Amino acid sequence: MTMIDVNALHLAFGAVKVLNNVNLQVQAGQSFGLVGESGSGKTTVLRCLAGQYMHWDGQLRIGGHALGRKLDRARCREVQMVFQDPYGSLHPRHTIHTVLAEPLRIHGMDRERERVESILAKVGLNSSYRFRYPHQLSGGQRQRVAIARALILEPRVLLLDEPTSALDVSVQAEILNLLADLRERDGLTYLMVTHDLGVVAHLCDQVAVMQHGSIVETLTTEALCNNAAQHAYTRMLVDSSRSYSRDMAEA
Ligand SMILES: Nc1ncnc2c1ncn2[C@@H]1O[C@H](COP(=O)(O)OP(=O)(O)OP(=O)(O)O)[C@@H](O)[C@H]1O
Repeated sequence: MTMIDVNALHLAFGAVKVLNNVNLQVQAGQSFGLVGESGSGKTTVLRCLAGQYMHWDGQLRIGGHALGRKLDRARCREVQMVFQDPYGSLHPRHTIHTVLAEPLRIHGMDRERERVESILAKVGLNSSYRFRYPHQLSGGQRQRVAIARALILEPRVLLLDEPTSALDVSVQAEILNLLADLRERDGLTYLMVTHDLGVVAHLCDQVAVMQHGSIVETLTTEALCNNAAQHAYTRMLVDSSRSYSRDMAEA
């Protein structure tokens, strides 16, 4: 079953075309990576799906339902986004309990304390974290809270915008493993923006490569890792990532 269907998506800001005929399909339970140079439009695709822009053209579907341009409650229950910077995305004067309970209140969901404790456990934090503030957490713990907040309404789809790039290298793998476990346990579908082909290799089944607002190539992660990319730009990305890893190993 196709869970995310982006069909002929176009978006411009004034005269500047940011997305030009973007097409991608993600099957239920799959993890799909979006890579490409800075400014190529990756985050903008996620923002259209998350309901943050209203002036796009094309068709967007989640779980077979066509998305309107306005964000409604039904979409929040179906799709949530996790941002790159967990500190910026958590209110500094709200406790973790308040952060996690807010969506439940908005959506009139019961058993607040039980749901908050259970989602914290799911992301590997014990219930004492409910009473802490974001500045009392490490970067990795903050990102766990951001993931918990995205999951508390039990969506089927997570849109992940560089979910580990603001984190210390030592905790990046922890968060990637957590995301992999959550997907497997709950059958979640991921669409993930990253600039890191290592992250793609670790977490994604398929990957689309964007350049100048369009997808230039879609391929399986296996093909990417086996050097089977066709498009010159994809090959360049793979080569530069390999030489970067080599330089790091030699340094
Ligand atoms: N609200 C906006 N108004 C005008 N231009 C915008 C707006 N949001 C994004 N853009 C432009 O759209 C283009 C695509 O941005 P986007 O953030 O999607 O790129 P990206 O591929 O995610 O890049 P990065 O990897 O650096 O995050 C950029 O040129 C950006 O300047």
